[in-house]
Amino acid sequence: MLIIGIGGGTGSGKTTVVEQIISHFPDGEVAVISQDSYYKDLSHLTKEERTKVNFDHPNAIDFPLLCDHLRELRAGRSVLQPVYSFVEHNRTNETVLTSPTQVLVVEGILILTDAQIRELFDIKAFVHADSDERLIRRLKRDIAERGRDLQEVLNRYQTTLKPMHQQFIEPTKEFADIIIPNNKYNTVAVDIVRSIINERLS
Ligand SMILES: Nc1ncnc2c1ncn2[C@@H]1O[C@H](COP(=O)(O)OP(=O)(O)O)[C@@H](O)[C@H]1O
Ligand SMILES: Nc1ccn([C@@H]2O[C@H](COP(=O)(O)O)[C@@H](O)[C@H]2O)c(=O)n1
Repeated sequence: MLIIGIGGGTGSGKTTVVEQIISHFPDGEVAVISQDSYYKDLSHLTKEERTKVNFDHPNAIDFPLLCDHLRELRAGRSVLQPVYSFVEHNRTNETVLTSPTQVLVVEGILILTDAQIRELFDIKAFVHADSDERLIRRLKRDIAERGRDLQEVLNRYQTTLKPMHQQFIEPTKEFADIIIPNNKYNTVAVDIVRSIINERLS
């Protein structure tokens, strides 16, 4: 199994780039795991308390569970991946059966911050987009898809997203084997990553 870790700030286009990378692989040969599925279970907090949590700090992620699942998949065993709700700010009671595949892509803002997780990656990439572009994309997406309003996104951006990006996410660029520029759609960079994957698989 080849495991590819893809980091980068919120709105940089990680999910979009991953979809482009895997689009040419046959179904069943590739699986994607999002770090978002591994936000810690916050059932002990009220919904109001959960809205105040800093979701851009590494402590918000259940890295031991993610690490365990990646090791299980690498060993050829299936795992039950948690399912996350951005509306409830919490893990749901559902899980998704994820089976080992030839290629596994793991993406998330903080995915390159954890040394044990980094060691499991055969290839590490960082998707870069400028902060103004990321904020615009995040605003549009969170209002359209994650049940947020303008005020909430802007407030979260100023209080947590921006400082956490500078402190934890941007520095992980140094761990990347390849940086994918994504201020605009970049088919060349996506093709390069695809050929690296094909080369490693052959
Ligand atoms: N290169 C791009 N140019 C314009 N919009 C983009 C680009 N890449 C992604 N987007 C859009 O920006 C939003 C956030 O992208 P997404 O892939 O979800 O980012 P991330 O997973 O890094 O948070 C989505 O609505 C997506 O369609
Ligand atoms: N309940 C939550 C949990 C996380 N977030 C934000 O999601 C961002 C990470 O997801 P991307 O798809 O954008 O990479 C992160 O910046 C968190 O602030 C949230 O808004 N609510």
